[in-house]
Amino acid sequence: MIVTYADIDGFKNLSGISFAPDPKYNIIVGPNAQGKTNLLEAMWILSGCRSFRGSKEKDYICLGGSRMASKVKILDSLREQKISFEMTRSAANNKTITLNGVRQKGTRALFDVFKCIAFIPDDVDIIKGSPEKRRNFVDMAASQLNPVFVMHINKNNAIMNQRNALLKGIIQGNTDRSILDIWDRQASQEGAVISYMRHEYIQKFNGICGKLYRTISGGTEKLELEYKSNVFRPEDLEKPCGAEAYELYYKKLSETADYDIRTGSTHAGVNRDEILIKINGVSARDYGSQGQIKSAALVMKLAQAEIYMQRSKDAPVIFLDDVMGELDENRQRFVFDMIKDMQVFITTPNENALLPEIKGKILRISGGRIAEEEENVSSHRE
Ligand SMILES: Nc1ncnc2c1ncn2[C@@H]1O[C@H](COP(=O)(O)OP(=O)(O)OP(=O)(O)O)[C@@H](O)[C@H]1O
Repeated sequence: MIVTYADIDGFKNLSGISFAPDPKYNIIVGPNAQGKTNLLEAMWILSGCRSFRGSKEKDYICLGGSRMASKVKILDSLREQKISFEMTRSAANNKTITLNGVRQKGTRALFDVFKCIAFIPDDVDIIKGSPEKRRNFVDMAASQLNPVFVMHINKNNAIMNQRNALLKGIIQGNTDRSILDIWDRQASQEGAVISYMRHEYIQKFNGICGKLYRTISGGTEKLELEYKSNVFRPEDLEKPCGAEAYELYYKKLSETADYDIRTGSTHAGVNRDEILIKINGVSARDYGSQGQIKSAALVMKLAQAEIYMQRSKDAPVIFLDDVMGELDENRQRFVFDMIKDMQVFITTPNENALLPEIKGKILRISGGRIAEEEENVSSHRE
């Protein structure tokens, strides 16, 4: 899959951006704070995913501006498709999303259309950060393969919000405790499905991460991922997901219900799961060196691309935000080997820090605009 055209205006500091990307490498160059990452982000939001750097939708519109528009044409093995995301500043931040000219209710339909994977410096937080960061990573990666997964995640989050509000109501004495049971029955079905889907994805993911990490570490180190369900034992997750699994989940929620009521929040279920990441048998989060953590995060992103490639005829589009210059030559070569058949957008303040064989389009960004566009040039020039 490739982006054949991008047209962005009013997204953060970007204005009048309009270009036909190179089908291979696109190097977005400029000093700090010119809008290089904004350019990746403006395209990324058309994938249906939330901003890769956590921006809120209301902040997409340029400060002092009244509207934003981001539009791309993408070409996959079947056809060319047009996606657009426009928003005007108003009380409701009016948003219009269209796919091939047809207005969409939300971003969900885009999930299945524009597939991209972003590498950003903060990816190390997948390893170093809270369990929520790891859960979000796995959930987003699994959703890109199977959009039904997002539905279960959203439904579970909605149920959990209701449940937590109810817990507060019970302790304040204005809600009947018996209502909790109705929500727990619903939570059990969604939670069990999510646990099984996480288990399945991580099993597959673990094999690929292990293989890639062995290569990146020169065969000396071992990376392993383990899904620690808050409800199920690994052997439970080998059985089919059905009535027995729902019952186990319900039992777990019931066990913590008294404590949940006292504290006003839910302490059991998928929102308490952990994904253990181990290097050479010990927790990478607790014992990993900076280099090991960086490599592990990189490998997890590359594994995501590989799984996607195995399931689909179309390779995802790759966004590398200021990460290549940070890698030593060996790691850069490893990454480029993996993504050599994909379209890549790379941001960097210094194109000379990239491998010399990277050849494609250079876009020089200054003050949110394309100051210069050069075709078919190597990133490395004297
Ligand atoms: N809503 C907004 N409206 C206008 N400008 C914004 C908005 N949000 C962010 N910016 C501006 O965007 C610029 C940052 O852009 P971006 O993060 O893309 O920089 P960059 O070129 O990737 O820089 P670096 O190399 O430092 O990562 C800053 O000047 C910031 O003030």
